[in-house]
Amino acid sequence: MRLYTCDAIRRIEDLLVDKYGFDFFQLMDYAGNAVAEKVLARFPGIKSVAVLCGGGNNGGDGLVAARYLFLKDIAVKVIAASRFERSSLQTMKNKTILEKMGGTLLTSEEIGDTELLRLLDESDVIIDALLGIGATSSPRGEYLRLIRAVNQSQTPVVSIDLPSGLDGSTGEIMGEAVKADITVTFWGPKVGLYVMPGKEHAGEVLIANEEFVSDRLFPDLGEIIKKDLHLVSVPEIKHLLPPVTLSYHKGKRGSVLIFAGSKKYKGAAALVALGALRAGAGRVILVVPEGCLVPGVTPETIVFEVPSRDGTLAADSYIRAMDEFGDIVSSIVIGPGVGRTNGVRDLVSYIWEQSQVPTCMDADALYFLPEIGEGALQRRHDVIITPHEGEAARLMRSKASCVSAKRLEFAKSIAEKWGTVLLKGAGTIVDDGNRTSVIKDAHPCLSVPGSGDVLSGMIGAFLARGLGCYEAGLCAACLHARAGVSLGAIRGNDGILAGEIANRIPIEIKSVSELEREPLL
Ligand SMILES: NC(=O)C1=CN([C@@H]2O[C@H](COP(=O)(O)OP(=O)(O)OC[C@H]3O[C@@H](n4cnc5c(N)ncnc54)[C@H](O)[C@@H]3O)[C@@H](O)[C@H]2O)[C@H](O)CC1
Ligand SMILES: [K+]
Repeated sequence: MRLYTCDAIRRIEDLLVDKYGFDFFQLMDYAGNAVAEKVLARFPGIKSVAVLCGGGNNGGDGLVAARYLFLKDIAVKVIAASRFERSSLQTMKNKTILEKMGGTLLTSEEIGDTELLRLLDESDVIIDALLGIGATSSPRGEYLRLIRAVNQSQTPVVSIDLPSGLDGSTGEIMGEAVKADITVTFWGPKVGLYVMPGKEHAGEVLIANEEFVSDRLFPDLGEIIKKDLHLVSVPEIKHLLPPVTLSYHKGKRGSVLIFAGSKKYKGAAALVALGALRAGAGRVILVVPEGCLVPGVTPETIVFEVPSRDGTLAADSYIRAMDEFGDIVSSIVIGPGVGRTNGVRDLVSYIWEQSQVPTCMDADALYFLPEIGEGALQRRHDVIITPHEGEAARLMRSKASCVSAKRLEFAKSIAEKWGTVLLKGAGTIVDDGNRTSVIKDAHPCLSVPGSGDVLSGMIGAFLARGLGCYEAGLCAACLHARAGVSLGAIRGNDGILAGEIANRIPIEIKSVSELEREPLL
């Protein structure tokens, strides 16, 4: 599904006016009406609503929503952050209509903090119409005071278009932002509602008036919006998953060579292997240091022990493994549990520089990339790296908090420097330097030990099955997230085991293949 930046949305609105003759008053009416409808549908039986309006057109949408709710006999109080002195004609007109109808319009400046909180707490729903796509800097003044009050109140919050204070094009928070339960957005999915931290602030996203932005009305839609920015959920990966037929044998499914585990971290290797097997790899070969027998490894895994150096793998592990299995290896996974010894550094360096096989680098392997790459780094087109925010920060010599705040930007920079990147975390981002996808599904139950090891094994399997790095990352991240959603729905947020995530993958693959075919990315 295409994702929209705020610029694209503005162009679409301008085109609706220029090409089809809508006026902005009509568009605002569509928007506000849709919000009122969604609020009524989601919160049936509500008696009172507080609508917080800014002075821009987002505030105008709020005034329209207020009017439609008022007409349904709901007690509506508009609390305005601005006196509408510099508002657009359509916002002014909607303010006048509501006033003439007898609606209650208060100005926030005239309401003290205690009274403000009381008004919000006494309402059944808060509608946040302070700032939308027009906000360009951190909220200040009354806007900031109202955002803080909304976040302090226990009343459910519905944000119009965007949670106020959120950058709709990036998911970044401009200082502070409303934490909504529901966001009703217009025309199409905006990037910032799906990228963390915006994703968490947006709550559930409902898209209104999406039917206006069709290829039928806008044959040149591809020119208007960035074609390389996608929201990916299971329907979109259906066409990517490699088909399996009766004539298949394990050789056709490809062979994954995994470098994982150490004396200290043995279990990681077993989980990578399990992830690879569950994602449909034909052969899974696990290269581990001697004496580091992997507990719980499934018997379907081929275990290849190599001499240990300081309880970890060494550079010659690669040569030994390739001597034995080189003619069948179709992908490599390196990193989970390997440790951070000199031997591992040499191994990672060797694979980065010498290997010709599509490779997934994860965990400790990423620790060494900055120094390996120092000076003569060649970006690799057949490598996918899978950092969490802390590892991403190290790669870019930054802080994890900076990566968390600007996930899209960091993912792009890493992809441009190293190769395809999969930036872990809710709203996982996959970027190959040219294309960016955000994974729609996410679930808190996925944040458990070993979850990432399973993911890297899955990526190894999809690479082995012939997918490119970007496509393998998309399929693995999407199915992994989907497994989390399925498990979480039954078992809740806590205590899911990484192995259970892996074991869920075949069912998720089956459910994808049974879906109706969706348009290609
Ligand atoms: N184009 C249309 O007719 C439609 C727009 N829709 C809605 O309108 C908003 C975008 O409206 P816009 O007027 O461009 O901007 P905002 O309302 O988001 O904000 C501008 C407003 O806020 C003040 N302001 C900006 N930044 C700050 C800040 N950091 N602190 C305090 N105040 C700030 C600024 O002075 C302006 O007054 C869009 O999201 C839709 O909700 C409808 O969809 C219908 C068609
Ligand atoms: K808003």
